[in-house]
Amino acid sequence: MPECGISEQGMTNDQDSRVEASIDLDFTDRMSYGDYLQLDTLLSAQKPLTSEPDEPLFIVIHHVQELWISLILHELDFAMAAIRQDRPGVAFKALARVARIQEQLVSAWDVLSTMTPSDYLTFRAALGQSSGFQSHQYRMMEMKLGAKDEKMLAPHRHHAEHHARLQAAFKAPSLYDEAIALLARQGLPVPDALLNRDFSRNHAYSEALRDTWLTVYRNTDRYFELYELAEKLVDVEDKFQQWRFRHMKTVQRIIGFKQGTGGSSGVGYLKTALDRSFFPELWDVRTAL
Ligand code: HEM
Ligand SMILES: N[C@@H](CC(=O)c1ccccc1NC=O)C(=O)O
Repeated sequence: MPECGISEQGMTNDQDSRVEASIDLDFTDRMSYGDYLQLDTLLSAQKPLTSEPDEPLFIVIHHVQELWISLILHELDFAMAAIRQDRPGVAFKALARVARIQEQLVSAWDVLSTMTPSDYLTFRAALGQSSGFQSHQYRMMEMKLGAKDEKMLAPHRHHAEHHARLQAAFKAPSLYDEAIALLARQGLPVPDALLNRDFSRNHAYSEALRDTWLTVYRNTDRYFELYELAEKLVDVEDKFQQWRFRHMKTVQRIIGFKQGTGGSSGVGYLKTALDRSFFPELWDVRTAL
């Protein structure tokens, strides 16, 4: 007899049936699983435009990724606030969680790559000119990590609320800006130009900052929290680049070098993003050590 109480014939045994009988399974006047999770709303968002067999996969993969990204944004906000309050230890848990979520995002590409070029072409035309360019959550995530490109706000002009939120993040300090300010508050040398800068611009590589991180990495006992923070940032960027790489490769295997529905060159455009680093000094410090 298996331990779960289900007999080989699929029936519950007598003792377990008595336990089951004591559970009230009528949820008429109580909150249920589906009520709490708003499952009807969530699942009603799966609306394929064609009856092609692979369109549901395409929709679910995007929904799953958007859901995970929404949690990443929440965790990034929490981590940035903790760093601002001089509590890097509190930020570690959130950043470790971000990196674990990113692993889910990266492995989701394995599911999508079961879709062949011919499968995708059966419904690609139905997507019109829509594309990942218009993912406001993805763009928000990039901005919080420090990728500031004003042109990328344009696809969101049609939605005033998203546009306003993205514009605010565009002008605000990034996660890396918060970490740099923390270095300075902890008495380490940081050029003033990095602290009092126009945050709507990308962070520019600074040799002086690289040297400050070098001090942290050479004195890990003294600067343990800053060192831990730096390694968490490297984890997040590493996983982000893995996502970009898997996206680019999945796109190449599905549509080759066709132009994107969003108007870009497609794979060529996605490759350019692979050269952009959020935290360049943290990568360079490895060579300098
Ligand atoms: C068949 C699958 C996919 C194809 C062929 C594809 C193709 C492309 C292409 C060609 C672009 C460049 C923009 C354009 O001109 O359209 C792009 C951008 C983008 N895609 Fe996908 N994509 C796929 C799946 C996904 C999935 C599952 C996600 C997850 C949410 C996603 C998110 C994005 C994002 C966020 C961008 C903007 C990237 C940036 O600006 O750096 N894509 N995609
Ligand atoms: N850019 C893709 C279309 C695409 O992937 C897409 C279309 C609508 C909603 C989400 C999409 N995914 C990410 O780019 C293409 O060129 O085929």
